[in-house]
Amino acid sequence: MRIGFLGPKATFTDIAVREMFPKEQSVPYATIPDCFDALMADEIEMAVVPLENALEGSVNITLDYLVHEVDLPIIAEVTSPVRQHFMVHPMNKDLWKETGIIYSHSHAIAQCHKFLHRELKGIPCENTTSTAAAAQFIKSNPDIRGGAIANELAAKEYGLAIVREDIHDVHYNHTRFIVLSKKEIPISERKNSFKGYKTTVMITLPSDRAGALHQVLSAFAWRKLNLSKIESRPMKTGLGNYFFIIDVDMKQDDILIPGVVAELEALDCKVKILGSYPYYQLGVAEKSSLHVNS
Ligand SMILES: O=C(O)C(=O)C[C@]1(C(=O)O)C=C[C@@H](O)C=C1
Repeated sequence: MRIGFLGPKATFTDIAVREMFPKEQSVPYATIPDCFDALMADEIEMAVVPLENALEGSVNITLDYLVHEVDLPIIAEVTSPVRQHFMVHPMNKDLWKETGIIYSHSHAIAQCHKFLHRELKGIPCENTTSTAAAAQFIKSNPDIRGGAIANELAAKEYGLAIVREDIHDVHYNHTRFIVLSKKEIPISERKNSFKGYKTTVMITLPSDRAGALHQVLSAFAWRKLNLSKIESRPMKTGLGNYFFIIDVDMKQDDILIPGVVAELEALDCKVKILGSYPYYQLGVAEKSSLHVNS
């Protein structure tokens, strides 16, 4: 089976794929939309993309694609620890404090704000499509005296020197990745990291009705359904129009979730189930278990 992921090699998404699906063929794509497109075009059978970081919040491009651009169900979720390191070309190792520009994914830069403020104050940061893309760029451009924020696997893959380890602001740094597929593929690997089931529901409220959100939440509350996430995003149809993404802590059943959907539809809400899927928590930091594939 071919699994597309946000590449290049050695992104955090790649690490999640290697740990979850060690025997499958993985295919890197340069951007998150490229992963969605490849899945739609049947170039791959599954796609793995980041959805949310514990420090930085949602990856909006993933949410927006899921809701506005494609009709692809979530078939699993994987949460993985995230350790960020600062790395430079080995030629510039001793001069790293003179770094003139820092590259990384916007989420990674934001996760390391305190380190950057303390140790590389005022140095400009430039966003790349992923952390590994930043490492790859530094590898091919030693002359610009740049640095990258990325993981240990990326330092090995692209031959960079880590000059500061664990530069993320808060120790508990994890990212949630989602697995998408057109087919119902049973996820059999990593049984010991299985944590339970979730159902993700997208809800659009009827416009301008007082108490509508309260009514939506009540439909879950009186059925004693636990919600692990609620988030609003713009509908892109005009200022003030939002939809909600709600994660319910249970597998889709024949009674409770259909009951919620029917109740919300009766209240003139639009409801779409984005997936009902198992979720996994990978606990092993990249340091201990991963090696670089060439
Ligand atoms: O750039 C990567 O390595 C990714 O896999 C993307 C991503 C993200 O989108 O949040 C994933 C985990 C980290 O939080 C930083 C970046």
